[in-house]
Amino acid sequence: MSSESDEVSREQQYVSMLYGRLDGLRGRATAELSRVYVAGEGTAQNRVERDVSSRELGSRIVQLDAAEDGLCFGRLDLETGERRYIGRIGILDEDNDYEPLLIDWRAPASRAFYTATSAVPQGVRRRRHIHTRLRTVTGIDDDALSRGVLDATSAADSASPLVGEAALLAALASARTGRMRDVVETIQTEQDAVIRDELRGILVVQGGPGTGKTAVALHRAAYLLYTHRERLARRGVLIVGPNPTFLRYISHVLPALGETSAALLTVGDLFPGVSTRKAEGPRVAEIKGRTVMAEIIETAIGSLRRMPEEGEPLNVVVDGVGYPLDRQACLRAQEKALESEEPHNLARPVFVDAIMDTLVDQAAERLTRDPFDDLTGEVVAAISKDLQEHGLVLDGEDADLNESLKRTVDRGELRRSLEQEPAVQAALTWMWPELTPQRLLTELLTAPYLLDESAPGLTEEERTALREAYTGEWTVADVPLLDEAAELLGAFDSERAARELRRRKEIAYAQGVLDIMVGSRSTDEEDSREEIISAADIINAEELADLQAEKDLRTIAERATADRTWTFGHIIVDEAQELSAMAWRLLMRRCPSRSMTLVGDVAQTGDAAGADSWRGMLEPFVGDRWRAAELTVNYRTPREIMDLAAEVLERIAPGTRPPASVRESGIKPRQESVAAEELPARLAELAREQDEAVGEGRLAVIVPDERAAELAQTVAAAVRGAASGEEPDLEQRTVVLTARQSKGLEFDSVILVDPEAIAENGARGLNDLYVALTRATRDLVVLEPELPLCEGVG
Ligand SMILES: Nc1ncnc2c1ncn2[C@@H]1O[C@H](COP(=O)(O)OP(=O)(O)OP(=O)(O)O)[C@@H](O)[C@H]1O
Repeated sequence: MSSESDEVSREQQYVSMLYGRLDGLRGRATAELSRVYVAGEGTAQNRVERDVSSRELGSRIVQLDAAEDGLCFGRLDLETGERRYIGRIGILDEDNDYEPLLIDWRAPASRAFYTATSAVPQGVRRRRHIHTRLRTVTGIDDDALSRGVLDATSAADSASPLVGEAALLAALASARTGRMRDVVETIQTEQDAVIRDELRGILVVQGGPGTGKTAVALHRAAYLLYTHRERLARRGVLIVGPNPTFLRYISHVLPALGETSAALLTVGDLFPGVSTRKAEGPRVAEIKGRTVMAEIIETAIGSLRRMPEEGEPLNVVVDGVGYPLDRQACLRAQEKALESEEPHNLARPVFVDAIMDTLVDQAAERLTRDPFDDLTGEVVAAISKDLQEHGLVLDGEDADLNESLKRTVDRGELRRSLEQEPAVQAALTWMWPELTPQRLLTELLTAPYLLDESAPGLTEEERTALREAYTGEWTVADVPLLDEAAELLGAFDSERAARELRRRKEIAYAQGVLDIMVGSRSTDEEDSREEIISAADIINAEELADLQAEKDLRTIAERATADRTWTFGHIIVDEAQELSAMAWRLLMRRCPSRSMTLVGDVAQTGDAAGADSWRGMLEPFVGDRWRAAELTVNYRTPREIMDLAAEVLERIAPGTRPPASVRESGIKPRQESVAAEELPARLAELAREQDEAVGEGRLAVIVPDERAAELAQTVAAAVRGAASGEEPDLEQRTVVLTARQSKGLEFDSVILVDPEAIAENGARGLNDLYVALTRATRDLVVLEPELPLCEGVG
């Protein structure tokens, strides 16, 4: 039986060999990259190829660099005698028939590392966690999964549901840093199932606080990018988070896993040109989040298309000549445009064509009749001059203007000259204005007549609230409305309009191709089994269209944020319960393939427009075509704190079971109540004490919204460098946050101030309190102005 130190030094040899290989791979990729850079410019094609290669090599180098820390972290010994080393990337032995030296954690061959148990060992004798610091092996933890393993340094407890318990508990006990870390070394079985779930369709992951939803969502992104790289690299993966602070908190996880092609955005970032962080007040956010807003916007667009009244034609006067446009002619033009089924701005040319036809008819009719019958000499001269300028009249001594006109009326020229007339333009704009989403929404939210006319479904009081909230600065709640408007309006400028039309045509064509493929599928009894995969199952119309599209060398994130019509290969939404119905409409448009992972907890919903149930949220988009998974173990919050939070959960959703805490901290939450006027002074003392006590870790002071500014000052005066404000720096040792800001984050230690004030703030106050109570990984102090929050907390 070998001692642990012998084992450690054996592993050190292997790990050192792997680092040698990593250095070799990195050296080769870097040399290749320099070679590509120094290669001559060559043809345009060469340049494109060079850019593509340098991009690919660049991301390869990023991947290799990311693997440096914790390159190899596990080993599986199989019953067959095979030994597999598991790590952040795969490394093959080029000198030995490409035998795997290290297996990527995402590869199927690694799966047992996360799922084998002594009850179901899956052919694994032993699972070993290898701990390293820099390139040095510092220790090992073994799980013996079959009785035959006698030299295990620890045996897996068959009753424990945890995989690699020692390594997991060590990871959970380490101090927080203000940045989320990857958990690739200690993924648990229920988490692994979610991470490796299939790409297709909508997967909803419900889990209480600290169950690893965010961690799982990010590892799933890395897994999907690895497993479906070809498919997802083209369209990219979008990760949506609740606010920029949260996105900064999680932003290091994917790069640490070597993945850089996911875009991390908030809903406020999803409308190009209007990147906003401004939050809307809860009342108006709730109204703006309702689905009915889509109908309101559509009605408003219709209201902005005006028609002359019956019997009161619109008289378009050009050079003193009136061309009447009556209601019937305008209605016919409108119908024609609407029949095109294009969005408003793209249908406008159809309307313009129809109206111009009417005007040209009238003008031609005037010219070919006897244009001089009812015109004064002055007007004749003006027309004659105009037409000559446009080359419409033959020159010649004896040119008879009347005859010339009849012979030379060129409808195209006539149209061009009429179309340039300001009066014609004004009439067209009045009847069918070109609209930008911003202009439309501004009119809707400011012109009382338009909102009253378009939103009869809202109460007078709701309409007033919408108007009063308008400040000229867009809010996050406006972004889905702008996007909805953009969808109904279509592109505004002609170049983008052409691009949008081209893209629609490409997709329509590709859809046609797919339809033909599906249509030509065999209908034999034997072949109609469900598991037969058709082309349409593998690729959707958009992806097929992509294959034709020219290469664009910007990164996916850049392209996606610059182009509203960009659609993603997969969308992951964290804190998905917070999104309004209108925000879901936006996201569904960004993902026509409906390949999505939504993680959240309906008991933590804080946004007034957020969801109470997953079913209610998804029904309008996919009916019941979604699947659910649940995470049940709380890795963050120690049992002592969770017992306290469970009382609040009971008030939110009676009968709901909180997730089971994986550990106890041995520290009971402390509760202090002080006279209201003494609260700031006591908070200052407590913050100072806890800031010192937290050492290398992080402390959060969570306060009610209405006292955020005041108490941030109190804490800042007591603790040097304490962060606060809209986007606080989470890497500072102490940070002051509102309950809403603390969503998704975690800290070693938390001071929670005035929980009842948080609970009473708005319809979702209790949910906010539940969030605040579950942020600490170690200890919690509750400071309240008067009565204790809960009896019996010592
Ligand atoms: N398998 C794991 N191994 C190590 N740490 C883990 C694991 N799963 C989760 N954790 C840790 O538990 C903590 C909570 O995880 P995470 O933030 O993903 O939970 P969550 O469900 O999103 O929480 P909440 O809904 O409360 O924001 C994090 O520190 C995370 O790193």
